[in-house]
Amino acid sequence: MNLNVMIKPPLSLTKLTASSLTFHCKFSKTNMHSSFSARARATPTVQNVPELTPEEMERVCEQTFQRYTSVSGLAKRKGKGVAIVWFRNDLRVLDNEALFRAWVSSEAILPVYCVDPTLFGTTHFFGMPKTGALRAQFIIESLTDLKRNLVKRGLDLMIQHGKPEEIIPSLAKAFKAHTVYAHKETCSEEVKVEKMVTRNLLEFVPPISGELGNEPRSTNATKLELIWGGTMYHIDDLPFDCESLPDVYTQFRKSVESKSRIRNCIRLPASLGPPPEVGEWGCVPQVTELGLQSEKVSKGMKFMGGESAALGRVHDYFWKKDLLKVYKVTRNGMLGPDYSTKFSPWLASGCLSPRFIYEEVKRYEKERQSNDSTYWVLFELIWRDYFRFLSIKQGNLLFHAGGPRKVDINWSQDQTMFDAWRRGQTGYPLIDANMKELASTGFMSNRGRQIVCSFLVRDMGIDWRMGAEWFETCLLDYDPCSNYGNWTYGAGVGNDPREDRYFSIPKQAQNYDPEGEFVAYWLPELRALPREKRHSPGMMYLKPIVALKHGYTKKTGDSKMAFASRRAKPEDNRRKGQGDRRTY
Ligand SMILES: Cc1cc2nc3c(=O)[nH]c(=O)nc-3n(C[C@H](O)[C@H](O)[C@H](O)COP(=O)(O)OP(=O)(O)OC[C@H]3O[C@@H](n4cnc5c(N)ncnc54)[C@H](O)[C@@H]3O)c2cc1C
Ligand SMILES: Nc1ncnc2c1ncn2[C@@H]1O[C@H](COP(=O)(O)OP(=O)(O)OP(=O)(O)O)[C@@H](O)[C@H]1O
Repeated sequence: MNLNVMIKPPLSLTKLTASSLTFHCKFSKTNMHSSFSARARATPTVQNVPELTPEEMERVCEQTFQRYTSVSGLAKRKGKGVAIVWFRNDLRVLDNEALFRAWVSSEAILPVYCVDPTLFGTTHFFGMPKTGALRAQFIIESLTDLKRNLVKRGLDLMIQHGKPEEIIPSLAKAFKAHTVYAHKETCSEEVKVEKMVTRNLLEFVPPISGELGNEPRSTNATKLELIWGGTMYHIDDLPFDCESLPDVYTQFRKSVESKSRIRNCIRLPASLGPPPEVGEWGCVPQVTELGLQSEKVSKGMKFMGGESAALGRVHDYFWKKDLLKVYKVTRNGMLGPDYSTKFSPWLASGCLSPRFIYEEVKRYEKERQSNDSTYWVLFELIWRDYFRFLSIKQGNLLFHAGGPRKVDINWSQDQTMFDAWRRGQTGYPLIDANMKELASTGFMSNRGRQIVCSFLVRDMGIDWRMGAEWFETCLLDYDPCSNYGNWTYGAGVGNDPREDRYFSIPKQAQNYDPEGEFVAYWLPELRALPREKRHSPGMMYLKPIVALKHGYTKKTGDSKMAFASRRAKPEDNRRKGQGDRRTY
């Protein structure tokens, strides 16, 4: 059933972008967790990610490309004619198999990116902006960088505005391309586009002179070759078909770790040219050309889009700051660039290959040290792979209210409550600070994402898809598989059959922001309070919008964290048939 007909997109949502939101809103458990960036604590200014000068970034990028340039003789170009590379979420040169296959099979490559208006429309159920201004800006920077890196290799990037299913076939016809190479996607919106491109390529077959009429037209058609390339483990190397993917992550992980191996990165020759003769390559668009208002990050992390920045961040985090060796103890932090890798925005747009990260981890283990932390980055990347493969198994159930398990929960779609969550005005500093960070920077820590997800679905009882769609709008690292996969887990409708993951705000605050530095950073009005009061500010802050479903657990033990004093009436969370509850 298509719920679109039942739920009208609320007007306020269709109009509200992250920028207007910022405007409207103006009114470790261990020591490692609290030892977040001293700079972030001291100055509410912008922190660039990566924190490298342009010269350093250029140098790192060149050195990395040199290491990954194929030695002569390894790869031979033996094709004829023109091949098109249709760039999608693979905005990189390094370890790009589509680019490599196009080079091998042709005399000239035409690299193309389509600025697809569908990506700047609205989300499926609740009509929120599908791509917010900050992610649009990140993509624009990524395209600028890709163009530059292709030019360095004797090519260029053609940028066309319109639907790929129209542009790609007409370019194939104009350039008489024999093949279009692109990376395979897995969710239905993207797969639909792949099917339309294939169909339209068939329709554009020029008539063959003397054709008898009974020859299959497809013999002459440009082929669309879809290549798998976004995961660490290649789909063809899995020890099972995606349809029989284990329902439990640990089983998946143990199985691939013991039975599959990770392929080497693809090495490309130094020069990929020449391109075919092109009259007009087209320009990288401005945010405003995409129907969005330009937004500037004025506080928190500012991520720079593009492959060069991605390689720069790997260098910065692994080699310059030497943080890989402590990743496992810092990864649950919330403030500043350095508690975790921050690779996700570049992974989601394909500026960074997970196989390259794997090879860098192995190099680090050889040259510096190998420990639980170095392994744990790979452990997390296997989660990412898992959600990608699960999206094939689950299909559109991933996006449905009942999720893959088809759980029947009568969710609320209360707009006022949802707006309070989205704007960071719930009265709970930990929620509000995280939501403000998301709207202002396009990023939120994994810890924060789990907490705000639990609060929305379990304390507010709101439809998890509203939260997932708001994340879809705002996140720089938005990826349908990881986003909807994690939300279905958080909402208790995912594969994870046994657990009802409730995140207790007092407990999370105490464990992950014990000094209240994170909340004071995003809610400066709390900084004047004593540290132990910042998570329970009382009258000087907004009144909590709902009572917590399971307020306070004995284990956290501090009566100063009591939230109950001014809270609203307990919310009927409308949940039926939950599994075991675990409080985090
Ligand atoms: C409700 C919710 C929504 C999320 N939506 C997205 C999303 O749209 N896109 C996205 O990339 N991640 C998503 N995540 C996963 C995770 O929060 C981010 O990948 C992580 O915070 C990115 O920061 P990092 O690169 O510093 O991660 P690190 O801790 O440094 O981890 C390294 C890499 O491992 C992968 N990874 C880590 N945790 C997860 C995870 N739980 N699921 C999948 N991959 C993971 C990411 O690629 C990440 O870059 C979501 C998590 C939750 C709870
Ligand atoms: N990449 C993506 N990002 C966000 N949502 C996606 C993506 N790919 C698919 N979806 C969502 O998948 C869902 C598909 O909805 P649904 O299962 O109702 O399918 P349909 O094609 O609309 O109709 P039906 O399958 O019932 O014929 C929609 O919510 C759609 O937006």
